Amino acid sequence: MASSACIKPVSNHALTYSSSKSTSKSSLVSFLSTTASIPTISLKLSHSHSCHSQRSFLVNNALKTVHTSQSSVSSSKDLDSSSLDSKPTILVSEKLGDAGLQVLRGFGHVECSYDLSPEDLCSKISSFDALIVRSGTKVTRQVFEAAKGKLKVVGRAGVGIDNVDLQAATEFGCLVVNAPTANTIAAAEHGIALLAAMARNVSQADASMKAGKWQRSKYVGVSMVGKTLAVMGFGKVGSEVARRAKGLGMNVIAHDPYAPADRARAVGVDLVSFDEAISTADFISLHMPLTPTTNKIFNDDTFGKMKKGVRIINVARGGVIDEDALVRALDNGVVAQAALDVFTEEPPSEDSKLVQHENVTVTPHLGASTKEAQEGVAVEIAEAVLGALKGELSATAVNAPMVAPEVLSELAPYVVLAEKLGKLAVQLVAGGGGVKSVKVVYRSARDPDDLDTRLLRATITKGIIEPISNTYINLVNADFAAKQKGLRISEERIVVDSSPEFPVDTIQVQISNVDSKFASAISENGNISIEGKVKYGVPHLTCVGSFGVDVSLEGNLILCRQVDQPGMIGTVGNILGEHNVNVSFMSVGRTSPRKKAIMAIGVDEEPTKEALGKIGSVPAIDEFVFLKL
Ligand SMILES: NC(=O)C1=CN([C@@H]2O[C@H](COP(=O)(O)OP(=O)(O)OC[C@H]3O[C@@H](n4cnc5c(N)ncnc54)[C@H](O)[C@@H]3O)[C@@H](O)[C@H]2O)C=CC1
Ligand SMILES: O=C(O)C(=O)COP(=O)(O)O
Repeated sequence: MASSACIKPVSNHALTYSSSKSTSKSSLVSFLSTTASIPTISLKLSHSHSCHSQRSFLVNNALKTVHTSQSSVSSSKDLDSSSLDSKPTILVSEKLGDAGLQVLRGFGHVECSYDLSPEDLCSKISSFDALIVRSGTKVTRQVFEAAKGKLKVVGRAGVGIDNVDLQAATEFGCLVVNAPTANTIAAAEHGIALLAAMARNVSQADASMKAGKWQRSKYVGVSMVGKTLAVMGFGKVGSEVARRAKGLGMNVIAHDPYAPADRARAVGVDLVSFDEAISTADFISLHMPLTPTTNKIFNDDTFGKMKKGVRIINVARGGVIDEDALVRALDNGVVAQAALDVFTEEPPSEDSKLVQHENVTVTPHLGASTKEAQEGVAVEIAEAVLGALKGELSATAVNAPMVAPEVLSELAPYVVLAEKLGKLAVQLVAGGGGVKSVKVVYRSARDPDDLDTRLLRATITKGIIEPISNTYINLVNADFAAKQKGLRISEERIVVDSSPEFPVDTIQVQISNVDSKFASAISENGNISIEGKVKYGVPHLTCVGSFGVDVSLEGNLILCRQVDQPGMIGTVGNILGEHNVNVSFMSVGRTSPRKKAIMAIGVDEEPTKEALGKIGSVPAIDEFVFLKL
């Protein structure tokens, strides 16, 4: 339904009884659900006209929130849950830099328990609100199950999250955050160190000398200058490796299906196909994540396409290489040398043919292990975890939609509006559980490419799903829970002629194929339909069914449909006053004078049954509903 279809109050009938609704500003942040389990989304574009909204900020407790008021003393011993106050509990299962630990200890109880067995981790995890890991801890489905809903956030102090079962985390509503930037340079430097060490046989020559030998002719190396290096995965680490390799006089090419061409151009690197990269390179350096697509992407087949005598560096993940195939390629001379920091299984077995191979240089996953990187990563992850525990959305979430901070700050007030509209819409459904199809219509002056609605959609989904779910719902698992319930959410964006300064003009939520507790909420198309906008930082309900209203979405709401006649506002206001219910806002929308009207009344307190009964028995009131925001 376009806003023009919404019948606005003929005269500006809205009565504002109190509550100067000022903006509440909080730290914002985050992103949403990029992982699996996203309900089908369809986007349609159309055009219409509408008015504009005001911009402000939100307070968003999108995740489970843990409150804390004092700082705490750290503990390296097991936490005794019986002696804990309400401060959050944080388990650090791998070595974390002191600066990060200090940040954590300023907020919660911290237990550092390194080298836990999987069983030990499972047995203690239900005492913790947060878990911080590096690459050595496998955060499996069993861990989330054992957490019994207590675990709110897993912080990965580094980049790769292949050791965390993201699907399980999402299903359990547990946010996963990482520290994606602080170890980039360390990993790139390690890649270059391995490249140079391998080319000049540094580790082999070192071992030989320590064994009392002096083998100058055995360890003649190869030069790097003028050689072609293929960087596989041109992300943060890959591009830093490329920059450095160019400094060594290498000819650098890269393969990355998702990297923007201008990023490669800025470094002076050509992006080429996978086959071209591996077939023309003298050195191949791996910098892609381990995913189902990249798993064993270097195998007998792909080694077969490489130039004979190629040299391979891997500081990404062991799993991207089929290690048995690499041994074969080393043995048959296709691969002259390999330098590996990462392995499919870590640590690899002592008799690993790869580790023992004389043409292989190995390090025990040291890419991120510089003092600088470890301090940086520790602080980065500590702050991300604390933010999540405080209920803020996170800018480094992995299993929730990622929205750039500047976009997020702009969308913040609309996120509050979106959640309230979702909550309201579902309360209007008679019966509750039968919601199968929801449509969200955004009116905006922005070009559709310039409006990222993932956060809004997930927030509306949360608002709708939460009241009809018996499990804990947050922005992390809202999409998953919706899909489980067979709820289909579609979106439509309507371009309107208003100020593009504001990302969204109005948001409308429609629920189809359901009956409503408040028949007037059904619009002409047969759907429950409510619409809202942000005014001066405050979310407002602006349309119910076909009736225009204007009431701030704070506190609770009573909607009444009545005959439009004098005295109605006073009658209902008196009933509420008699029962000590404070009215914060009141607005009337009508089809035309003296016909049907809707009264939307914001109330601070929940009226008693008796008060509601009295409202219902006012003769001119046809129907009413009390809604909790
Ligand atoms: N050895 C160590 O201690 C460290 C290892 N790493 C690993 O290095 C890798 C890269 O890390 P970042 O650069 O920070 O991540 P990133 O996310 O910035 O870059 C990864 C790049 O790989 C690309 N990619 C994805 N699939 C690909 C495919 N099939 N083929 C080619 N490229 C593909 C992505 O588009 C992205 O540009 C990750 O696996 C990470 O876990 C990172 C830091 C330290
Ligand atoms: O950040 C990454 O992806 C790494 O591989 C670093 O791993 P680590 O934290 O040193 O166990």
